[in-house]
Amino acid sequence: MTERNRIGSARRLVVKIGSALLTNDGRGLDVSALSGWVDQLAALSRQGVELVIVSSGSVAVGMSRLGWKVRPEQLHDLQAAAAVGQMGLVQTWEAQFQCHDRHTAQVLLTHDDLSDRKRYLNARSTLRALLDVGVIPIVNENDTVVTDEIRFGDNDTLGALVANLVEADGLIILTDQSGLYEQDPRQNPEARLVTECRASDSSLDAMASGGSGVLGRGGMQTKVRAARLASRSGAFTVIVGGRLDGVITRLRDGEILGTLLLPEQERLAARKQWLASHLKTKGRLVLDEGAVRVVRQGGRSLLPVGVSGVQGQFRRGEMVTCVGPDGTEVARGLVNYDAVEAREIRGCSSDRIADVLGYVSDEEMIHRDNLVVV
Ligand SMILES: Nc1ncnc2c1ncn2[C@@H]1O[C@H](COP(=O)(O)OP(=O)(O)O)[C@@H](O)[C@H]1O
Ligand SMILES: N[C@@H](CCC(=O)OP(=O)(O)O)C(=O)O
Repeated sequence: MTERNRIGSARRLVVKIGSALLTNDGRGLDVSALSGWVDQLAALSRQGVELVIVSSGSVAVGMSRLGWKVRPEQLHDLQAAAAVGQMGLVQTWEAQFQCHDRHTAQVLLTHDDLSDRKRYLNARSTLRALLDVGVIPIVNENDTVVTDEIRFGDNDTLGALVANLVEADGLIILTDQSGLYEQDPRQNPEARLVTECRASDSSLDAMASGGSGVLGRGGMQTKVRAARLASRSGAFTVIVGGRLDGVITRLRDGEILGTLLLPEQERLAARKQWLASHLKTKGRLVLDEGAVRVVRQGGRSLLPVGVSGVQGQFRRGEMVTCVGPDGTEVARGLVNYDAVEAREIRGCSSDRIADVLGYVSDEEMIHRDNLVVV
């Protein structure tokens, strides 16, 4: 598989769209551009690709609605503009996706939501629940409540954190340039486009050192940083020109557009490492000797039949510790059943789950992709 095929085979994508693009360089919300992206995104959604959109533009749209020509400096003015603009943004996303019979949901996040463990897990469960029912979340920073210190400062970072949160395969950043150039193309129109690179490559920092456009906040620096953050959960990042005709569809078809920034590690390994370090464990599953052997060998799922005890409280999707009969930790993983269900099906063969619970969510207690041997 060539690296570009990753884009076509991705099943879950976060798409981040910057202010300059969404507002046609500040002239007000560009409904026709937005409808062009929605046509392409709705087609992906029909193919079963799960999508989260991180949409900037609340401040820029608000400024244009209020007739403000210059970005205000005062925080409360910025927040007022954001409150006005966010209405226009979500109304437009909703109306455009409705033309394709797709539901959207507004999700506003702050830095606190992602650094506080409980809120992090809540945001994660909500986004997963929305994706499970085929809704397309439209995410932005909650600009009206954040203060200077806790602002993400830019939606590139937010896009990467959301990619981590939903464990996306990739992050697509649509911007006003065709991708990352070796130098800021506004300063050097001869600069060459970087088509592919490891996100960790330190030479990217010097290339991205130019500032941002008038409306954007991060420039390329925050996009490179976002690619590095996204790569921690194994996601690739594409930085690409949002004004290119049919850009998302063409990327999916394998056309070499924009800049592809790749994670260092294979997705599964990176994701497992990230899971182990980011999610606090909630409860414990006690495994019998046979299950301990199977799990230690690696590459196998944990089935309910190998679980002899369930300790503590946890919900489906949370991280639990797996211990052997003597209490030694063997592995950690995201459990497919909550604690009450797990108690009922422990020791059962998978074909009996339906008899015991009346339904089957999954055959495994923990799927091998979600199991990290320690
Ligand atoms: N090496 C580079 N390659 C491409 N663009 C760069 C580079 N360095 C700085 N830039 C600037 O970054 C801008 C895009 O960032 P930004 O204005 O924050 O956009 P967005 O609103 O899409 O986040 C470009 O318009 C460009 O002037
Ligand atoms: N939350 C802000 C984000 C601003 C921002 O990051 O803009 P950009 O650099 O264009 O993605 C807004 O919606 O205006």
